[in-house]
Amino acid sequence: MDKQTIIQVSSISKYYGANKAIDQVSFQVKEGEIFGIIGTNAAGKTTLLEMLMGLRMPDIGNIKVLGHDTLLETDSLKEDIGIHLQSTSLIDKMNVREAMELFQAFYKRKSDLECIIDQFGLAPYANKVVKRLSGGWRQRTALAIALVNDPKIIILDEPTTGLDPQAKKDYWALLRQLKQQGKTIVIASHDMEEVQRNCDRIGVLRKGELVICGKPLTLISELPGGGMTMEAVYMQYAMDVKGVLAYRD
Ligand SMILES: Nc1ncnc2c1ncn2[C@@H]1O[C@H](COP(=O)(O)OP(=O)(O)OP(=O)(O)O)[C@@H](O)[C@H]1O
Repeated sequence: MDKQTIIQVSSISKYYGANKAIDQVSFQVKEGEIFGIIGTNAAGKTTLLEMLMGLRMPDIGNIKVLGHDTLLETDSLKEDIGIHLQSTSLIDKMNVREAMELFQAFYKRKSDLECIIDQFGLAPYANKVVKRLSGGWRQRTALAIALVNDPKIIILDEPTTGLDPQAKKDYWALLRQLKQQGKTIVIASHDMEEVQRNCDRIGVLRKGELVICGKPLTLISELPGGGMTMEAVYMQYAMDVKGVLAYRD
């Protein structure tokens, strides 16, 4: 594992009974990258992210996050990772500041909550009940909660699904700011345009296999038969057609 590698995934597989949800996946994420994961429904994105977070364990293979083996060192892993809840129902009845304080209580390392509230433009909403906020502000609150332990890595599972175009743009602007502050971000998304524009590298999952991985423009320019967009990359590799097994670093 070289110095820049912050996440090292080595030949992991995960079964749910007889269903192989993740099939011998290997890749690395470098410090400060935004790494995107795309794939159809049921391709295994959530399962993979949950394993990166230490919430599920691979049946085969191993994952190292900041040098810690997720199987053996779950506690130190939790301190370094910011988790974005897919549903905010747990915090719906609290106000924004209360929800941030509640989650912060679980961690040893603590961020300055007022700084996050300021950076995220949440000040006017800090005393409002999360349930009453628009979808965009609820997702912003979920992202703010992911930062309460000043994590090095933030793992996000389709956070912009269902947001309107402006809210999506604003959300990605925040992610770019976090990248500039040195955070590493791993994000699953169904929006090809946003991953093409914002991710440093992208991995494509198909039926649990990592079919290809590389920089968006490299993946596009190396498409067999040509293509101009991430959409075409998705059609080539994520769909259930015969693809090419390849890894572009
Ligand atoms: N807790 C679980 N128990 C049993 N099977 C599961 C469980 N979670 C996921 N699966 C199965 O594992 C496979 C991968 O699911 P997963 O949710 O990881 O995919 P996904 O790419 O995140 O899908 P989506 O885009 O719909 O969220 C699917 O076949 C799914 O039915």
